[in-house]
Amino acid sequence: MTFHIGAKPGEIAETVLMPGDPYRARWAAQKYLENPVLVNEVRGMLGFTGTWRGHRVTIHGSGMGMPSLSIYANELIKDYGAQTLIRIGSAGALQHHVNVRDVVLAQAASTIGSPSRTIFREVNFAPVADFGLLSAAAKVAAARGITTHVGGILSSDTFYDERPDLGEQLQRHGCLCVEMEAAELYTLAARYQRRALAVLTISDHILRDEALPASDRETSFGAMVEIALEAAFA
Ligand SMILES: O=P(O)(O)O[C@H]1O[C@H](CO)[C@@H](O)[C@H]1O
Ligand SMILES: O=c1cc[nH]c(=O)[nH]1
Repeated sequence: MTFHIGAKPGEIAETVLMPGDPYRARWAAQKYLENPVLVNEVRGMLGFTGTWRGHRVTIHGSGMGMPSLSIYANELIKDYGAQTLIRIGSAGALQHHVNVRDVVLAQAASTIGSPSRTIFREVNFAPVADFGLLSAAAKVAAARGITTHVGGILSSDTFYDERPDLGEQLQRHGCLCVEMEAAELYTLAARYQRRALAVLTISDHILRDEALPASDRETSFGAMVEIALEAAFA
């Protein structure tokens, strides 16, 4: 047990999928894992461990935002020995050619505000995905015919943005979408020599008035879960 995770030693798998939404964790565990067992529910942050095609997998919520993800990812890595961490999240599209329900594989994640930001002082550290996971995920998505974009994203520390100019500048520089966790996940993975990737489904459009309801964000993003699982064990 750790400060925020009630799992006993050995109850967390080396491969962990991390949605922000704990109910998406429950849905994905029930849909994709064999014999999913609830291993954490401290503060309502649900985590399940089961098997997928014979491989042990944990699906554990991260909560919203980098401070929350940082707590869970730190404990999963340092206390439970997680080796491969794949975020399965929703995101808002920042480009016209990126559409609702498309999948984005986050090659790099720009941010102005991760919890790790201060340790780098004057350096602008570039948080990047594990190349093996990224290339495996791209191959899986292509083989399945899933509309997928690979590139840079923005990990924002706010959902209600008072700086629309930031999104505009990132859009000018080809940034595909905005979410709120990947940059810190990539930075922690770099620090502890783990593998990390963010596989995202577009849930809404920043440039157009389009958005999916919460029920869809909770239970209809199966393609990204399948990409994450296949890439983890490729
Ligand atoms: O759907 P999840 O994985 O939570 O991801 C996105 O949704 C939340 C905001 O609504 C933030 O956590 C953002 O990153
Ligand atoms: O952070 C997020 C996540 C989904 N959609 C957004 O617009 N922002």
